[in-house]
Amino acid sequence: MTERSKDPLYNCVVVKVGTNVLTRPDGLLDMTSISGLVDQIAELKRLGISVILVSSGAVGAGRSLLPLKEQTNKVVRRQVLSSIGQVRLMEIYRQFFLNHGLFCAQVLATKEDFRDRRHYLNMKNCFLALLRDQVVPVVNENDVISVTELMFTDNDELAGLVAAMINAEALIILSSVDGVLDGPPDEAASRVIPEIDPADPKWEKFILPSRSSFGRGGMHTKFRIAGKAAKVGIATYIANGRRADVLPGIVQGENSGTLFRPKEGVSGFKKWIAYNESTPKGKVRINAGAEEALRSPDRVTSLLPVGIEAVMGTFEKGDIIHILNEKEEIIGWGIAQYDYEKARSNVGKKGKKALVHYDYLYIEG
Ligand SMILES: Nc1ncnc2c1ncn2[C@@H]1O[C@H](COP(=O)(O)OP(=O)(O)O)[C@@H](O)[C@H]1O
Ligand SMILES: N[C@@H](CCC(=O)OP(=O)(O)O)C(=O)O
Repeated sequence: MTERSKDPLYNCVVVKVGTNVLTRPDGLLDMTSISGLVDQIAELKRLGISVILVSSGAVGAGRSLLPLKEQTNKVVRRQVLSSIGQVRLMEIYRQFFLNHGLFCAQVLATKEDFRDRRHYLNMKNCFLALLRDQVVPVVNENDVISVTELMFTDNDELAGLVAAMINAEALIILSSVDGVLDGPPDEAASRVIPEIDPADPKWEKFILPSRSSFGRGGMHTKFRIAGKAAKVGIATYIANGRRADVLPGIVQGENSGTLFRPKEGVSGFKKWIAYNESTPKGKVRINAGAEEALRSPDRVTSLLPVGIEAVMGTFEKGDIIHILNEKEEIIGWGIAQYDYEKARSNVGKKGKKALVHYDYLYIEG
């Protein structure tokens, strides 16, 4: 175990806790686990760290209050259990945080709130005000509104969006496992992978489709979210939420889980653009050579007209445009430096100004 550093590594972290950490095997709330989590967050606050908690568990809390008939419509069941359970969950958090002299706040979000610029800024401003007042925001998906295509894959995705929104230095995903294992979770020989380079595709093979009993996203979602956050400069951990002192350990340099190593020197704007795919005003299709250049982890590459094959839609300077490869798959997006007419006239030409500058460009994967 590494020596715990005296000063914490981070000043601002987002902690996400999954259903299986907050509930017992029978699906009811695990008060001991919740209390221990709040104690650890209170310890982070004592270390001077701003903390936002993204907490699942509303459905589990509702299940303990209103056992609905199994044949209830799945969507309605989730809405009813979550809307009843969220009240109970926040009641518990309020009391446990108050025991430490801390206030917590409730923030419910939908995917649309990260697309709509006004919603985004309202939510961000509220988070910053709450953190300034030493309040712990407790965030969850608004399950009443978020149904089917409006849903996040799970709260891992919501946590990644919140971390980028507030420019957090670290995202800590607490799960029912010790970290990303180098083999099947149910095999004794499987070991925690201590550090992952998100740019290295070799780790994908360790991710199995299995999920914990009440988890929604599974490790695939966690792996994707953690890799994306690390690529935009957010140190991202996957660790066991039931491990005593897991949070103080991580922020003081004693990581018991898996660290997705963050990319250095990523600007706040690049974080923003990475999570703001939004609805593009236009698209460009690029050739294989341009795709290879943009995907190269070792080069700083802007999107040059020489690699563009086609310009679609009408966009103005400053609009977000999607970047498609030859198979018309979205490989990234960015801010156009000039409008679609100039872009069209430059297609395939050398020596022309970049359509999307590297600083305003995000490439997936
Ligand atoms: N390589 C792996 N390492 C660890 N867990 C894995 C791996 N591949 C698949 N899993 C599964 O991912 C699950 C954790 O994801 P999930 O079910 O979403 O939990 P949570 O409730 O924390 O969101 C583990 O319970 C495990 O079954
Ligand atoms: N809004 C839901 C979140 C569901 C969810 O994302 O669960 P998990 O995959 O365990 O983090 C709830 O509170 O139950």
